[in-house]
Amino acid sequence: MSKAPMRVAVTGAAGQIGYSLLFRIASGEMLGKDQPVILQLLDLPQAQKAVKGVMMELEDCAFPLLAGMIATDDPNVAFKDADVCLLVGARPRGPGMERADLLTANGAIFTVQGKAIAENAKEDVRVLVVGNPCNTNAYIARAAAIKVGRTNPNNYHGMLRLDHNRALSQLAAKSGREVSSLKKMVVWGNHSPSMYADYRFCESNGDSVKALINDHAWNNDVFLPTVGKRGAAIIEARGLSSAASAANAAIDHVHDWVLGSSDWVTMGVPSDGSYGIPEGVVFGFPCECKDGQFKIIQGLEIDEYSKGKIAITLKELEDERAAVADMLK
Ligand SMILES: NC(=O)C1=CN([C@@H]2O[C@H](COP(=O)(O)OP(=O)(O)OC[C@H]3O[C@@H](n4cnc5c(N)ncnc54)[C@H](O)[C@@H]3O)[C@@H](O)[C@H]2O)C=CC1
Ligand SMILES: O=C([O-])CC(=O)C(=O)O
Repeated sequence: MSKAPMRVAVTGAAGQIGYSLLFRIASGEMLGKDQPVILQLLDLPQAQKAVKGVMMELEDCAFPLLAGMIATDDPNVAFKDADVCLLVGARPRGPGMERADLLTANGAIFTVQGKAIAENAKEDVRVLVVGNPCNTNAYIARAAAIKVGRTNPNNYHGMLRLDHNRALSQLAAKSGREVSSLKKMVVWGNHSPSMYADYRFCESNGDSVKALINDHAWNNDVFLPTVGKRGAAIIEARGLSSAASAANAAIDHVHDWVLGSSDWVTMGVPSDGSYGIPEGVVFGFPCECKDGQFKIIQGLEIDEYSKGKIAITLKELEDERAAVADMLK
């Protein structure tokens, strides 16, 4: 007998990430090739016509696993009974807009959406925030959801997987090893240039990747800036921000969370105090997933250099948290 469909809500469905994401969800790449899905698409009123166009294309693919879809501009409808919510839609930074303005504009969106999720979605809903600033947007949605109760506060994540995948590709190129051979990558912190991509624990076919590369200057002066500023480099080259790679990372995050990971994966999860990160801060940690649950890898040694890097990205997140504190009272 076929499985009951899972309901996947996607916000910003008419946007460029949405266009890369929805077809892959509907083809079974996110939740499994035997898992029917119902897509619940949220976008702004002015984008409803474009969402309808995307739905027409989804229909035209005749995906066997696509068991239904709806389009709406009402978060309460979009998140109704959702098993997974992908929060992609966000307010982009406009001309002359300061970072604080961006945080406030997004705070307004993510408080509404966090509340609507907590009131409408399944109690064990899994939420992944892609829309930037994604760690703090996830923090805001989680705070709004906690006020309602019902859903699991640990299940509000921010997306660090794109940074993780970017780091793996850079390391594969530098070490000459296949990307699939690289294990135990970690990206600590915020999805921003302050993130700390840390390959000290990385292995390839039993060899230490750090020992293979053995080049601190490359790590500090080339690798970290390349991974940290990759989003800006893509905007510069394409004239548009990363979309297919961001959609791919969202698929990877949710796939591994639901179906299990075969390696460490970086997830932006609410801190439980691990590694001295204050509780509740949505922070990139090394995680493992099994039986539908994620867990932060414990006991990794943090050397002085890494402590300094982690402190910088944490400080940025704490400043973002302070900037939105009034909105969450
Ligand atoms: N975490 C990550 O690694 C990455 C995050 N991003 C972020 O993802 C977000 C989306 O990127 P794109 O799809 O390229 O943008 P886009 O501008 O092409 O699409 C955004 C869509 O969201 C919709 N939207 C805006 N506010 C909304 C709201 N309150 N509710 C529902 N829908 C709303 C817009 O109407 C639009 O259709 C951006 O914030 C971008 O910075 C992009 C790449 C990587
Ligand atoms: O800056 C953006 O909107 C895109 C982004 O997050 C990335 O590519 O990492």
